[in-house]
Amino acid sequence: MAKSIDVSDLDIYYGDFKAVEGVNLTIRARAVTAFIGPSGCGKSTVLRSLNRMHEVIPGARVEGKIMVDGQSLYDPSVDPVAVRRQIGMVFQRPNPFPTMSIFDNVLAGNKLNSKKMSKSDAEAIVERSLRHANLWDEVKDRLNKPGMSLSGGQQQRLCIARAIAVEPQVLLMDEPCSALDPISTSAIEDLIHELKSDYTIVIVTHNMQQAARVSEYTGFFNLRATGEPGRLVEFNETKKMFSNPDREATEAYISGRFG
Ligand SMILES: Nc1ncnc2c1ncn2[C@@H]1O[C@H](COP(=O)(O)OP(=O)(O)OP(=O)(O)O)[C@@H](O)[C@H]1O
Repeated sequence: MAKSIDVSDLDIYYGDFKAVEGVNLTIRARAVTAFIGPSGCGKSTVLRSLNRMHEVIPGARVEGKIMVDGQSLYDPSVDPVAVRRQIGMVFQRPNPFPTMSIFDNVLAGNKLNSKKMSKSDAEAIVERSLRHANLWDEVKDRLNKPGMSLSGGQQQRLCIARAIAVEPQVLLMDEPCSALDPISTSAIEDLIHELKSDYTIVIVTHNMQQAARVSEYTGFFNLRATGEPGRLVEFNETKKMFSNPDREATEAYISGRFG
Protein backbone atom coordinates (compact mmCIF):
# COMPACT_ATOMS: atom_id res chain seq x y z
CA MET A 1 0.00 0.00 0.00
CA ALA A 2 1.43 3.36 -1.01
CA LYS A 3 1.46 5.91 1.79
CA SER A 4 1.06 9.65 2.10
CA ILE A 5 3.49 11.71 4.16
CA ASP A 6 2.63 14.88 6.10
CA VAL A 7 5.51 17.12 7.09
CA SER A 8 4.93 19.95 9.57
CA ASP A 9 7.27 22.60 10.92
CA LEU A 10 10.31 20.55 9.99
CA ASP A 11 13.74 21.90 10.98
CA ILE A 12 16.83 19.80 10.27
CA TYR A 13 20.22 20.25 11.88
CA TYR A 14 23.76 19.00 11.33
CA GLY A 15 25.14 19.62 14.82
CA ASP A 16 24.63 23.36 15.48
CA PHE A 17 24.05 24.14 11.81
CA LYS A 18 20.40 24.51 10.90
CA ALA A 19 20.31 23.25 7.30
CA VAL A 20 16.55 23.38 6.75
CA GLU A 21 13.85 25.47 8.44
CA GLY A 22 10.06 25.45 8.68
CA VAL A 23 9.11 22.93 6.01
CA ASN A 24 5.40 22.12 5.69
CA LEU A 25 4.11 19.90 2.91
CA THR A 26 2.01 16.86 2.10
CA ILE A 27 3.32 14.14 -0.16
CA ARG A 28 0.44 12.34 -1.84
CA ALA A 29 0.24 8.59 -2.12
CA ARG A 30 0.59 7.09 -5.62
CA ALA A 31 1.97 10.26 -7.14
CA VAL A 32 5.40 11.60 -7.95
CA THR A 33 6.61 14.64 -6.00
CA ALA A 34 9.76 16.42 -7.20
CA PHE A 35 12.08 18.59 -5.08
CA ILE A 36 13.93 21.26 -7.03
CA GLY A 37 16.12 24.20 -6.09
CA PRO A 38 19.71 25.46 -6.18
CA SER A 39 22.63 23.54 -4.71
CA GLY A 40 22.79 23.44 -0.91
CA CYS A 41 19.16 24.44 -0.27
CA GLY A 42 18.42 21.20 1.59
CA LYS A 43 16.60 18.99 -0.93
CA SER A 44 18.61 15.85 -0.11
CA THR A 45 18.52 16.65 3.60
CA VAL A 46 14.71 16.79 3.56
CA LEU A 47 14.56 13.63 1.43
CA ARG A 48 16.78 11.74 3.87
CA SER A 49 14.67 12.86 6.82
CA LEU A 50 11.69 11.08 5.22
CA ASN A 51 13.12 7.63 5.96
CA ARG A 52 15.33 8.51 8.93
CA MET A 53 18.52 8.13 6.88
CA HIS A 54 19.46 11.59 8.11
CA GLU A 55 20.07 10.36 11.65
CA VAL A 56 22.89 7.99 10.62
CA ILE A 57 25.05 11.13 10.28
CA PRO A 58 26.62 11.89 13.70
CA GLY A 59 25.12 15.04 15.26
CA ALA A 60 22.27 15.22 12.76
CA ARG A 61 18.76 15.70 14.11
CA VAL A 62 15.27 16.68 13.17
CA GLU A 63 12.64 18.87 14.87
CA GLY A 64 8.99 19.02 13.87
CA LYS A 65 6.68 16.30 12.75
CA ILE A 66 6.66 13.77 9.94
CA MET A 67 3.53 11.60 9.81
CA VAL A 68 3.34 8.60 7.50
CA ASP A 69 -0.29 7.58 7.02
CA GLY A 70 -1.08 9.06 10.42
CA GLN A 71 1.86 7.51 12.29
CA SER A 72 4.68 9.65 13.63
CA LEU A 73 7.91 8.62 11.90
CA TYR A 74 10.11 9.86 14.75
CA ASP A 75 8.10 8.39 17.60
CA PRO A 76 10.50 6.65 20.02
CA SER A 77 8.59 3.38 19.55
CA VAL A 78 9.30 3.37 15.79
CA ASP A 79 12.20 1.18 14.62
CA PRO A 80 14.29 3.15 12.08
CA VAL A 81 15.34 -0.05 10.33
CA ALA A 82 11.70 -0.99 9.74
CA VAL A 83 11.10 2.56 8.47
CA ARG A 84 13.89 2.21 5.90
CA ARG A 85 12.36 -1.02 4.66
CA GLN A 86 8.97 0.64 4.16
CA ILE A 87 10.47 3.79 2.69
CA GLY A 88 13.22 2.81 0.27
CA MET A 89 15.96 5.00 -1.16
CA VAL A 90 17.65 5.07 -4.57
CA PHE A 91 20.85 7.10 -4.71
CA GLN A 92 22.54 9.35 -7.22
CA ARG A 93 25.17 6.82 -8.25
CA PRO A 94 24.08 3.25 -8.89
CA ASN A 95 25.51 1.25 -5.98
CA PRO A 96 25.07 -2.48 -6.60
CA PHE A 97 27.00 -4.65 -4.14
CA PRO A 98 30.20 -5.25 -6.12
CA THR A 99 30.83 -8.85 -5.11
CA MET A 100 27.23 -10.02 -5.59
CA SER A 101 25.50 -11.47 -8.65
CA ILE A 102 22.54 -9.70 -10.24
CA PHE A 103 20.27 -12.27 -8.54
CA ASP A 104 21.75 -11.71 -5.07
CA ASN A 105 21.78 -7.94 -5.50
CA VAL A 106 18.01 -7.93 -6.00
CA LEU A 107 17.56 -9.98 -2.83
CA ALA A 108 20.10 -8.10 -0.70
CA GLY A 109 17.47 -6.09 1.22
CA ASN A 110 15.30 -9.14 1.84
CA LYS A 111 18.31 -11.02 3.21
CA LEU A 112 19.32 -8.10 5.43
CA ASN A 113 15.81 -8.18 6.80
CA SER A 114 16.59 -11.84 7.51
CA LYS A 115 13.48 -13.14 5.84
CA LYS A 116 13.95 -16.86 5.38
CA MET A 117 12.74 -17.88 1.98
CA SER A 118 12.66 -20.93 -0.26
CA LYS A 119 14.54 -21.03 -3.56
CA SER A 120 11.29 -20.77 -5.51
CA ASP A 121 10.16 -17.74 -3.44
CA ALA A 122 13.56 -16.11 -4.00
CA GLU A 123 13.30 -16.72 -7.77
CA ALA A 124 9.79 -15.30 -7.82
CA ILE A 125 10.85 -12.12 -5.97
CA VAL A 126 13.84 -11.65 -8.29
CA GLU A 127 11.76 -12.06 -11.44
CA ARG A 128 8.91 -9.85 -10.19
CA SER A 129 11.28 -7.07 -9.06
CA LEU A 130 13.37 -7.13 -12.23
CA ARG A 131 10.23 -7.09 -14.40
CA HIS A 132 8.88 -4.21 -12.36
CA ALA A 133 12.18 -2.36 -12.86
CA ASN A 134 12.03 -2.98 -16.65
CA LEU A 135 15.28 -4.95 -16.50
CA TRP A 136 14.18 -8.60 -16.67
CA ASP A 137 14.49 -9.09 -20.45
CA GLU A 138 18.00 -7.64 -20.45
CA VAL A 139 19.36 -9.82 -17.63
CA LYS A 140 17.24 -12.97 -17.39
CA ASP A 141 19.92 -15.11 -19.08
CA ARG A 142 22.75 -13.88 -16.87
CA LEU A 143 21.37 -13.60 -13.37
CA ASN A 144 24.51 -15.15 -11.89
CA LYS A 145 26.82 -12.57 -13.46
CA PRO A 146 28.07 -9.76 -11.20
CA GLY A 147 25.82 -6.73 -10.76
CA MET A 148 28.82 -4.63 -11.72
CA SER A 149 28.87 -6.22 -15.21
CA LEU A 150 25.84 -4.11 -16.17
CA SER A 151 25.84 -0.66 -17.78
CA GLY A 152 25.30 2.37 -15.53
CA GLY A 153 21.63 2.64 -16.53
CA GLN A 154 21.08 -1.07 -15.99
CA GLN A 155 22.83 -0.84 -12.61
CA GLN A 156 20.47 1.94 -11.57
CA ARG A 157 17.45 -0.17 -12.62
CA LEU A 158 19.02 -3.05 -10.64
CA CYS A 159 19.17 -0.75 -7.59
CA ILE A 160 15.51 0.15 -8.14
CA ALA A 161 14.71 -3.60 -8.38
CA ARG A 162 16.58 -4.10 -5.09
CA ALA A 163 14.63 -1.25 -3.49
CA ILE A 164 11.24 -2.61 -4.58
CA ALA A 165 12.07 -6.27 -3.79
CA VAL A 166 11.27 -5.60 -0.11
CA GLU A 167 7.89 -4.15 -1.15
CA PRO A 168 8.25 -0.66 0.30
CA GLN A 169 5.38 1.81 0.29
CA VAL A 170 7.43 4.83 -0.61
CA LEU A 171 10.45 5.25 -2.89
CA LEU A 172 12.79 8.17 -2.34
CA MET A 173 15.11 8.97 -5.26
CA ASP A 174 18.04 11.32 -4.85
CA GLU A 175 19.00 12.53 -8.32
CA PRO A 176 18.66 8.98 -9.71
CA CYS A 177 19.59 9.99 -13.27
CA SER A 178 22.44 12.41 -12.69
CA ALA A 179 25.10 9.80 -13.50
CA LEU A 180 23.24 8.41 -16.53
CA ASP A 181 23.21 9.09 -20.27
CA PRO A 182 20.00 10.42 -21.93
CA ILE A 183 18.77 6.97 -23.05
CA SER A 184 19.19 5.44 -19.59
CA THR A 185 17.61 8.57 -18.10
CA SER A 186 14.61 8.12 -20.33
CA ALA A 187 14.34 4.44 -19.28
CA ILE A 188 14.33 5.46 -15.60
CA GLU A 189 11.74 8.18 -16.24
CA ASP A 190 9.48 5.64 -18.00
CA LEU A 191 9.95 3.36 -15.03
CA ILE A 192 9.01 6.14 -12.58
CA HIS A 193 5.77 6.62 -14.56
CA GLU A 194 4.97 2.93 -14.22
CA LEU A 195 5.93 2.66 -10.56
CA LYS A 196 3.73 5.49 -9.39
CA SER A 197 0.60 3.35 -9.71
CA ASP A 198 1.97 1.27 -6.80
CA TYR A 199 4.29 3.60 -4.91
CA THR A 200 4.53 7.06 -3.47
CA ILE A 201 7.62 8.54 -5.11
CA VAL A 202 9.72 11.55 -4.12
CA ILE A 203 12.53 12.55 -6.45
CA VAL A 204 15.23 15.18 -6.01
CA THR A 205 16.37 16.49 -9.36
CA HIS A 206 18.49 19.33 -10.70
CA ASN A 207 16.88 18.87 -14.05
CA MET A 208 13.76 21.00 -14.25
CA GLN A 209 12.59 19.39 -17.47
CA GLN A 210 12.78 16.08 -15.66
CA ALA A 211 10.69 17.41 -12.75
CA ALA A 212 8.14 18.70 -15.27
CA ARG A 213 8.09 15.35 -17.12
CA VAL A 214 7.84 12.93 -14.20
CA SER A 215 6.05 14.64 -11.32
CA GLU A 216 2.53 15.70 -10.38
CA TYR A 217 3.68 17.92 -7.51
CA THR A 218 6.81 20.02 -7.10
CA GLY A 219 8.47 21.62 -4.11
CA PHE A 220 10.86 24.50 -4.77
CA PHE A 221 13.49 25.00 -2.06
CA ASN A 222 15.76 28.02 -1.75
CA LEU A 223 18.16 29.84 0.58
CA ARG A 224 17.71 33.46 1.60
CA ALA A 225 21.49 33.82 1.76
CA THR A 226 24.59 31.65 2.07
CA GLY A 227 24.76 30.10 5.53
CA GLU A 228 21.01 30.55 6.11
CA PRO A 229 18.81 27.47 6.35
CA GLY A 230 17.02 26.18 3.26
CA ARG A 231 13.26 26.77 3.07
CA LEU A 232 10.42 25.45 1.01
CA VAL A 233 9.43 28.48 -1.03
CA GLU A 234 6.55 26.94 -2.94
CA PHE A 235 4.78 23.62 -3.14
CA ASN A 236 2.32 23.24 -5.95
CA GLU A 237 1.00 21.08 -8.72
CA THR A 238 3.81 20.68 -11.20
CA LYS A 239 1.74 22.05 -14.10
CA LYS A 240 0.97 25.21 -12.18
CA MET A 241 4.52 25.51 -10.86
CA PHE A 242 5.97 25.49 -14.37
CA SER A 243 3.29 27.63 -16.03
CA ASN A 244 2.12 30.12 -13.44
CA PRO A 245 3.91 29.78 -10.08
CA ASP A 246 2.59 31.65 -7.07
CA ARG A 247 5.96 33.02 -5.98
CA GLU A 248 8.26 35.43 -7.76
CA ALA A 249 11.35 33.47 -6.63
CA THR A 250 9.99 30.27 -8.20
CA GLU A 251 9.39 32.08 -11.47
CA ALA A 252 12.95 33.45 -11.39
CA TYR A 253 14.46 30.02 -10.73
CA ILE A 254 12.36 28.19 -13.30
CA SER A 255 13.04 30.75 -15.98
CA GLY A 256 16.78 30.44 -15.33
CA ARG A 257 17.26 33.90 -13.83
CA PHE A 258 19.22 32.39 -10.92
CA GLY A 259 20.56 29.08 -9.61
N1 LIG B 1 26.66 15.37 6.31
C1 LIG B 1 26.58 16.70 6.44
N2 LIG B 1 27.17 17.33 7.46
C2 LIG B 1 27.09 18.68 7.61
N3 LIG B 1 26.42 19.47 6.76
C3 LIG B 1 25.79 18.91 5.73
C4 LIG B 1 25.84 17.49 5.50
N4 LIG B 1 25.12 17.22 4.38
C5 LIG B 1 24.66 18.41 3.93
N5 LIG B 1 25.06 19.41 4.73
C6 LIG B 1 24.74 20.85 4.56
O1 LIG B 1 23.34 21.02 4.59
C7 LIG B 1 22.92 21.97 3.61
C8 LIG B 1 21.92 21.31 2.67
O2 LIG B 1 22.61 20.31 1.93
P1 LIG B 1 21.84 19.30 0.95
O3 LIG B 1 22.83 18.32 0.45
O4 LIG B 1 20.61 18.81 1.60
O5 LIG B 1 21.39 20.31 -0.21
P2 LIG B 1 20.86 19.98 -1.67
O6 LIG B 1 19.80 21.01 -1.96
O7 LIG B 1 20.45 18.56 -1.77
O8 LIG B 1 22.16 20.28 -2.52
P3 LIG B 1 22.67 19.66 -3.91
O9 LIG B 1 21.63 20.06 -4.90
O10 LIG B 1 23.99 20.35 -4.13
O11 LIG B 1 22.78 18.17 -3.72
C9 LIG B 1 24.19 22.45 2.92
O12 LIG B 1 24.60 23.65 3.54
C10 LIG B 1 25.18 21.34 3.19
O13 LIG B 1 26.50 21.83 3.22
